[in-house]
Amino acid sequence: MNLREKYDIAPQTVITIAGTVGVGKSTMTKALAEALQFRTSFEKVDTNPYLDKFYEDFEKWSFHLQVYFLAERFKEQKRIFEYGGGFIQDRSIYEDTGIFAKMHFDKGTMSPTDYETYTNLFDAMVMTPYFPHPDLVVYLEGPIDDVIGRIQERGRAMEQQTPHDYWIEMHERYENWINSFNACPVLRLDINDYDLLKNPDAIESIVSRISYMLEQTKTLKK
Ligand SMILES: Nc1ncnc2c1ncn2[C@@H]1O[C@H](COP(=O)(O)OP(=O)(O)O)[C@@H](O)[C@H]1O
Ligand SMILES: Nc1ncnc2c1ncn2[C@H]1C[C@H](O)[C@@H](COP(=O)(O)O)O1
Repeated sequence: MNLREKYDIAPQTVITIAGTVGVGKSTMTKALAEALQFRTSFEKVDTNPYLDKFYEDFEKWSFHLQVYFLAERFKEQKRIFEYGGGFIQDRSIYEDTGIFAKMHFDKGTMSPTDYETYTNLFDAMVMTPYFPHPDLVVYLEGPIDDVIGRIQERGRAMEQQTPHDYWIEMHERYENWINSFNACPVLRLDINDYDLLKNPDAIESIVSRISYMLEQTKTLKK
């Protein structure tokens, strides 16, 4: 019996892992998908044609990158829908607009016209009754020093060259964003409460908390 059956999690469940860059979303996505025997939906970083350019020149490439991410995530959303769920998704579409696009607009590295075009596109595609929200967002959080340590350990060149202030501001924005997020239920996990690399068995207690949260949501909906 796998953990999905043991904890009675429906096979069509969609769980999205959210959190700032480097916090451990991809690691969690892999571990949860393996434990629940679900499919994965990852952000494609290596094949993204704008990401390196964006880190070199935010002003020039912000709009292109946001439109690219929006299209990619929308395609993934369609794939998840076509399979009828049973997915762990690495990062939500809500973070693109609520964190990244907004941060670059506020900092002046995305122009007001580009931001308006982007948010109109986002609203037309996502903020409709036809867009399926995940059953649960698992939000990973932890101290900024640990997060920066992980970004350094992972060693993506474009992220190493980015000033720490960028990650510090993003970390603050994430805290505010998650406190007002209400598109679906949220399970918050502190990254210092588990270590999937040293102790892969820690995934079972996380699955147990996910199951409890999904059960609570079902009860509330009745
Ligand atoms: N529990 C953990 N303890 C220590 N390091 C971790 C843990 N989980 C992930 N990492 C490391 O942190 C870095 C970023 O993790 P990753 O899953 O790629 O984050 P994200 O997808 O959120 O950007 C990677 O080097 C990964 O191996
Ligand atoms: N919407 C986005 N805008 C700008 N940058 C983004 C967006 N989504 C992801 N990114 C960047 C941040 C990281 O450098 C990589 C991958 O994110 P990660 O949190 O490591 O999975 O893409």
